[in-house]
Amino acid sequence: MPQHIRADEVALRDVSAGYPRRPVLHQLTAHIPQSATTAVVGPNGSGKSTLLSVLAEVLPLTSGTVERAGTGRPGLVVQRSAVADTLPLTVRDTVAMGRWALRGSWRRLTAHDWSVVGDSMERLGVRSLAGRQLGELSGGQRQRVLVAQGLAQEAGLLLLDEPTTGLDAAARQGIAAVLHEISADGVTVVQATHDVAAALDSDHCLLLRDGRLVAEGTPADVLTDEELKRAWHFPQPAG
Ligand SMILES: Nc1ncnc2c1ncn2[C@@H]1O[C@H](COP(=O)(O)OP(=O)(O)OP(=O)(O)O)[C@@H](O)[C@H]1O
Repeated sequence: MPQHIRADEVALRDVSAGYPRRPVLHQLTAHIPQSATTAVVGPNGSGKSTLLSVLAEVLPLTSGTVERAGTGRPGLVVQRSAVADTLPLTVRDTVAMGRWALRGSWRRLTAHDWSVVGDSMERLGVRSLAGRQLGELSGGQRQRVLVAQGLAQEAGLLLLDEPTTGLDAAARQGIAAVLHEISADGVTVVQATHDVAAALDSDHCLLLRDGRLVAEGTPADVLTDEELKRAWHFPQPAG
């Protein structure tokens, strides 16, 4: 690993990736800063979730390189729609699944694991919901539980797919505040989002279009009216 890559800083060079007979990312070169929040923005189908899968090391590259000095599996928090409402899981079980990712689901969780689960629920304000079924929560509560599950993984690189989509401003700000707190603690946070307000609140921003990087930098520099129009092919409100 090159010396200049810091722990959980990520450098993508000429990355191409996709699915069988469906190339999605094309020669993408980008930088994800360590201990900061990065928003990945772009229209539907531009490749945001595919990029998260590449960063999560669950989708192989067809060419290019991804360099990350950090060890341990990246943490991945998927969209809430991917979690079946019918599963008989409590909030505590759901957050504890973040520890199984580390221990293996056949191992008993230790007192330390349960303490991390409790802290993660506390941080997202869902500890009082610990015994409730996931399927009976509101959308905003469920999103917070899933972010708590990501936190419980104690990963140096935390990847979140649309963590604030569909949430009201207060819930969105609550999640944004936690993401900033954990990045200040040293976690590198990447979120794919359609939420321009959430993206503007990030430290760094990647704008994708048709699987290519069209802009990278501070959100204020990247999310200009001109870039948004270019990415979406038509005028887009930036508020
Ligand atoms: N498992 C898959 N198999 C085949 N093609 C896929 C798969 N997942 C996504 N795609 C395709 O890859 C392209 C990029 O999808 P991706 O989900 O990465 O985009 P996105 O920017 O996250 O979109 P959205 O904003 O709608 O969530 C799309 O054309 C999509 O149809």
